[in-house]
Amino acid sequence: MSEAGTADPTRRNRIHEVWDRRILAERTLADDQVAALADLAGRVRALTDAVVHTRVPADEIAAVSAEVAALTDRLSAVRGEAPPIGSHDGTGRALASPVSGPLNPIAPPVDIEPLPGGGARAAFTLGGVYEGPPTFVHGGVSAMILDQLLGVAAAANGTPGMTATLDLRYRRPTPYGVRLTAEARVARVEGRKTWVDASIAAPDGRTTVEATAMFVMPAR
Ligand SMILES: CCCCCCCCCCCC(=O)SCCNC(=O)CCNC(=O)[C@H](O)C(C)(C)COP(=O)(O)OP(=O)(O)OC[C@H]1O[C@@H](n2cnc3c(N)ncnc32)[C@H](O)[C@@H]1OP(=O)(O)O
Repeated sequence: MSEAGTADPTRRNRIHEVWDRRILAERTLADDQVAALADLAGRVRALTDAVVHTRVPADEIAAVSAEVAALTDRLSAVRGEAPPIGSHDGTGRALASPVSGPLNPIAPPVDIEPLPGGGARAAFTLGGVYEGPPTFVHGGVSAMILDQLLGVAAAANGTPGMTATLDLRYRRPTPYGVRLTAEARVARVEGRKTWVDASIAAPDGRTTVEATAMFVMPAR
């Protein structure tokens, strides 16, 4: 890729096109792989839940640990250069997003729906895996979900960008084990900047966290 630094813009663009196609091909999975990996990711999420809640004796934990190590070796037999990219449902969502990627087991079970005209919403139930203060969701987890929700709303507005600022107001503790709802809406756009507001609500409808983010479409 050192040639990409060439002074000839046409040649540079051609090199980038070839490079982009190569990366895209390497990071695009077949449909049956996507389906199988989504299933696997769900099972690994369940495994993670079992790990943080188990009370089996140490020798049983060690035996499970050895089995998991063997499974890791099997999956690693053929590795890509980076996580998969692209979409299996036409929305362009990142399959391996750590916040809402169906193929990423560290992603909480959050499916974000873009809304026409610059919005997004999600309904989700978090488990004890995401506990911060006892019986409540970790504030960093709420922030992560809100960042993604806000970003999807900005994209749904046709003004996507990188998160430049993210302000959070934790009004009440967010409970886990219950159905939470979250919504985001674009507030305003100025040039390359888009401001978006969002909140998470508990089942009683009361807001637990509010957020405002400013997204900037990078100059380059
Ligand atoms: C369906 C699919 C969905 C897909 C939806 C996917 C959703 C993903 C959501 C998660 C997104 C992320 O996590 S993104 C990852 C976290 N964020 C980052 O890593 C961003 C790191 N920062 C950057 O890359 C850069 O600083 C940028 C892109 C933010 C700005 O760079 P730039 O393009 O060079 O901007 P620059 O010319 O300097 O500034 C443009 C204007 O913005 C202002 N500005 C720039 N940065 C800031 C800032 N941090 N705080 C305040 N203001 C700022 C400047 O003052 C200026 O204002 P004025 O003088 O014009 O008034």
